[in-house]
Amino acid sequence: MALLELDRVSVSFAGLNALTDVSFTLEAGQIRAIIGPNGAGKSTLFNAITGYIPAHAGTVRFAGRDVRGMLPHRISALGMRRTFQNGGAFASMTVLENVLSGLSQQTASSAIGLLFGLPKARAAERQALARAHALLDLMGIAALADRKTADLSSGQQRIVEITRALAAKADLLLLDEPAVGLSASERDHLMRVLRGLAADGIAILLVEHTIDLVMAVSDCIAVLNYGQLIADGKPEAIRSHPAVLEAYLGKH
Ligand SMILES: Nc1ncnc2c1ncn2[C@@H]1O[C@H](COP(=O)(O)OP(=O)(O)OP(=O)(O)O)[C@@H](O)[C@H]1O
Repeated sequence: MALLELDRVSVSFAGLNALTDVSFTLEAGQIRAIIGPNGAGKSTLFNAITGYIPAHAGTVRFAGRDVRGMLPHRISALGMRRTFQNGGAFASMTVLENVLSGLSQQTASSAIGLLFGLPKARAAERQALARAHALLDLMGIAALADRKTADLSSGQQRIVEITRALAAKADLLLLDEPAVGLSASERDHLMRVLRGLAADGIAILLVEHTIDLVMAVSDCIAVLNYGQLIADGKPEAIRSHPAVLEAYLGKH
């Protein structure tokens, strides 16, 4: 069974069909990119999957559950995390604090215990710190732990945001344009990070305009145009797909 399964998902805004009958699957450990021209429906698709807007028709199944109509925080608690186009890391916090804030959903219940110095709460706090440091290591930003996030390059801030999204347990990560503003070396680092996460079994859905990155990192690519899936396949097939060349790549 696929981790994520979309079956004829449709979304309309006041009569405009932003998505029409979009279907695809994503397995654990797979990286799937969603590409398409501006206004093709990529953000709408992310929002429909994560519960930020309702899909008007079709089904969205995640980890065997129908999540259509569920609130975003409920879907997120099932292990689906996302980042946003305009970045979501807290600029005034340190990198470590950002990652801990991603964990806070899981540790909030222990806050009162912590206040009263209860041993269980202290143990939970130690665990949270250990997990945050392990994640910083995994993402290659351990040396930045105590730096203020606002002082980092935009590429480093993107990695911090992804790390924060991973802090609570994630089986599926949705990344909205993670390579925006990244230098070539930061992009290479991001690619290695994404492949590493996939190798650990995390599924990744990626909206990205940087075609080189998409081609290099994706197992499969879905192409949207005017809200419809016009192609879906491996990078090499997408690169030479006539409808894609006409609708998207041909414009570059
Ligand atoms: N809240 C909304 N109300 C009305 N129309 C919307 C809304 N959100 C998106 N749309 C429309 O739905 C269509 C798809 O937009 P969407 O933002 O999903 O495209 P996109 O592929 O993410 O574009 P971009 O690459 O520019 O981010 C567009 O025609 C857009 O104008």
